[in-house]
Amino acid sequence: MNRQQLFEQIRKKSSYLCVGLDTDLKKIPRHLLAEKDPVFEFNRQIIDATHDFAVAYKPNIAFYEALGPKGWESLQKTLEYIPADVFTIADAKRGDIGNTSSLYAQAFFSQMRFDSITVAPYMGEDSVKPFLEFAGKWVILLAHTSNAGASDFQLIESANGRKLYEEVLLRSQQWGSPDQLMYVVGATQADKIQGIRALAPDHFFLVPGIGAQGGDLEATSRYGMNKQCGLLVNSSRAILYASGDKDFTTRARAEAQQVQQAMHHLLDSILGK
Ligand SMILES: O=C(O)c1cc(=O)[nH]c(=O)n1[C@@H]1O[C@H](COP(=O)(O)O)[C@@H](O)[C@H]1O
Repeated sequence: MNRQQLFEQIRKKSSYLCVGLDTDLKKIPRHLLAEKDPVFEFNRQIIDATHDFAVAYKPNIAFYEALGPKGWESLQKTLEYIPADVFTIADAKRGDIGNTSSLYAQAFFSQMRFDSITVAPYMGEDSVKPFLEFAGKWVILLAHTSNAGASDFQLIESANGRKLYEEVLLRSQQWGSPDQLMYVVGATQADKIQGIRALAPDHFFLVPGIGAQGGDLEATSRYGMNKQCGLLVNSSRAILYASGDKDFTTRARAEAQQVQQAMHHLLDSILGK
């Protein structure tokens, strides 16, 4: 899916919601454990319940890897089940020396056919570029993350006065265009998003951290949106585990709809109808 098509989906659904598929066997409703593939069954029902309101799904690979070969199978089935007009993100946070990154890219883009993958920038250009060589695919580079530890390294200032995450944003724009490169910016970093948008005016940002991490959707949207929206805001636990019982799809749908309605108002008020 290209940038224009993504924006068209956002306009069509009046939503820039990404539902994070962080599917945890310890948290899904007990009755699903009797299924042959409880992880896929949970994801299938969550996708059915939320796809009207979501423009992206983001399976966090750790939740699948942790289950061994069965987990990879559930992931593949989930990916195949996601409707074709919804953007898919492999949240794998990969990155290694060039030849290894090429194989990670092959795994997620050729074998599994995700639209995009999250990548850590800290091994530099040659670790990121192999992911950018796949036509029509996207790299989502960690810029300023949502967690408390984000300040350990990302805020360190170099001699030129730029913080490390600012350096990542500026340098990496020489590696790939806004048609293939997005950035992760935590919703808990709403105070910095205006400055981040000034450094990367045209790129899409993947914004995790609303819901369970308490990030601010309104501020993130007001200061982070560009004229193509430019935001995919993720919520995982708040939607997936709105209920741990038989009504989990109804509750997940209601939660996703509530976020979508807030997004609808924000899109209208910031971008106009
Ligand atoms: O790359 C990510 O998606 C990510 C980056 C970041 O800075 N913070 C962050 O929480 N995430 C992911 O976003 C999801 C957030 O989940 P919830 O807090 O349950 O909504 C998890 O899958 C995290 O791994």
